Amino acid sequence: MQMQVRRWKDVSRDEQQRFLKRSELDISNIQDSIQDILDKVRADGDTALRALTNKLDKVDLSSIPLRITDEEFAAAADALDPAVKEALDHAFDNVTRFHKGQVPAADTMMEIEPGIIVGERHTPIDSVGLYVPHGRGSFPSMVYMQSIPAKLAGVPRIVMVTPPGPDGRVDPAVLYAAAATGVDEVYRVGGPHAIAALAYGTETIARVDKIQGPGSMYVTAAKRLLVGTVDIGMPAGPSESIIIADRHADPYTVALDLIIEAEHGSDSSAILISTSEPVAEAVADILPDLIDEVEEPRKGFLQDVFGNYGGIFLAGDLYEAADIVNQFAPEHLQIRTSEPWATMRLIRNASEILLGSHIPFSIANYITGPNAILPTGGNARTYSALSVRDFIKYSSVVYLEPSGYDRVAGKVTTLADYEGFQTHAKAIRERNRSL
Ligand SMILES: NC(=O)c1ccc[n+]([C@@H]2O[C@H](COP(=O)([O-])OP(=O)(O)OC[C@H]3O[C@@H](n4cnc5c(N)ncnc54)[C@H](O)[C@@H]3O)[C@@H](O)[C@H]2O)c1
Ligand SMILES: N[C@H](CO)Cc1c[nH]c[nH+]1
Ligand SMILES: [Zn+2]
Repeated sequence: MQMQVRRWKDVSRDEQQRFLKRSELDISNIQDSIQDILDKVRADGDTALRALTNKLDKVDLSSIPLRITDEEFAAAADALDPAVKEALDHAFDNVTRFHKGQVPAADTMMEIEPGIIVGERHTPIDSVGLYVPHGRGSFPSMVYMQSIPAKLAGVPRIVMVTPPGPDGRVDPAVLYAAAATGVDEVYRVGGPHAIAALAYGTETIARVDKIQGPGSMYVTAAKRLLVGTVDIGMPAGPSESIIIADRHADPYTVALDLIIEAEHGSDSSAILISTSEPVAEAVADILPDLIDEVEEPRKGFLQDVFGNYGGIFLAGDLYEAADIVNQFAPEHLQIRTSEPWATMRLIRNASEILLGSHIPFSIANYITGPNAILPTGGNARTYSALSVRDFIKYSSVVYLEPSGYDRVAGKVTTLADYEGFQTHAKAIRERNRSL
């Protein structure tokens, strides 16, 4: 396949919009079929989960329990390659240490004026459902990226759902990660039907208060349709990446990194923005051979991405490059310029910013500590990487001494009278009479 290098400013407005929207465009086309799936699970519970798993995952669960048993957890730990266990344990360690820094200190309280004590009390969400994808990849990393912050937040009930493999089993590394990091319940069901089960509850799966986790466009569409029924958490859809490269960047490693996130699926996007024509052209020359070396089905995904939501663009300078990034608000951003820390100051919208030439997206995906579950589809404009904060909520707390009451009571009757709220004012006037 031939790669084209184009100046971003020469790309038509319509085409720019297509790149900026990426696979968000596809999600809107599947809403009706996903609503149908949600309705079936709501009406028929476990029976619908089994039928839909049969239809969409081609797995017969008629004689297999939906919940993973203790024996399966034990067998998974025994079966797992020690090198994989060691790599996972290394990742758990960094991810735990990074996320410990996000655990709020003791509740904050202050005397905002004499006799008035105010503050915030934080409490964990009672129950959360973690979605761990399994379709175009197996994702033990997506277990610990969710379970570690949930556990650190103190969530009492952590539920996980994930699609079963063809024999009905769940990937052993996924089960090892779940057991090691404190997941309480694991169910072998995935896709939009699993999201519906977490939202509505079934005979086997009790509903949860909040759903987290990344997923395909089917999972993303299901979550969106359930707004109002359950908290759907941070929007983490199909993976996407941008690399900014100047004339100092090494084209070979830029090309290697550019295809990393594209191998997740045809709905991913991968974009290079370079201020150097020679670097951009060299990457364009290298890419076709690199793509050719990849095995199917991922080769097909890469070809689709670079024919669809991926590309190589030239920017006049780093300001224009940063402007394109800020409009796109990518999930992953890598900065390959001579002064990456300075270039970073131009960036406002990116879920994750990787600096320099030694941090391919894959390293941050697994092991450095910060969370790899990240807002996609332009949501980096307002959302942040998954964190302990996503599993906590805050209650405001107020305590008044009599002296504090006396300081503000009159002001409040004035404001309540002005707004026309009679009982608001009466509670104070009557209290004053009886005190
Ligand atoms: N944003 C992030 O932080 C992040 C992190 C990791 C992965 N991801 C993304 O998550 C996604 C994972 O996707 P995946 O496919 O591997 O796993 P998935 O589990 O999200 O989706 C596969 C499931 O979808 C269901 N499904 C398949 N075809 C369907 C159809 N036609 N209608 C309804 N349901 C259907 C099936 O149940 C299947 O098990 C990728 O796009 C990846 O890029 C994002
Ligand atoms: N790139 C994904 C987030 O978009 C995370 C991941 C896990 N495994 C491989 N990649
Ligand atoms: Zn990845």
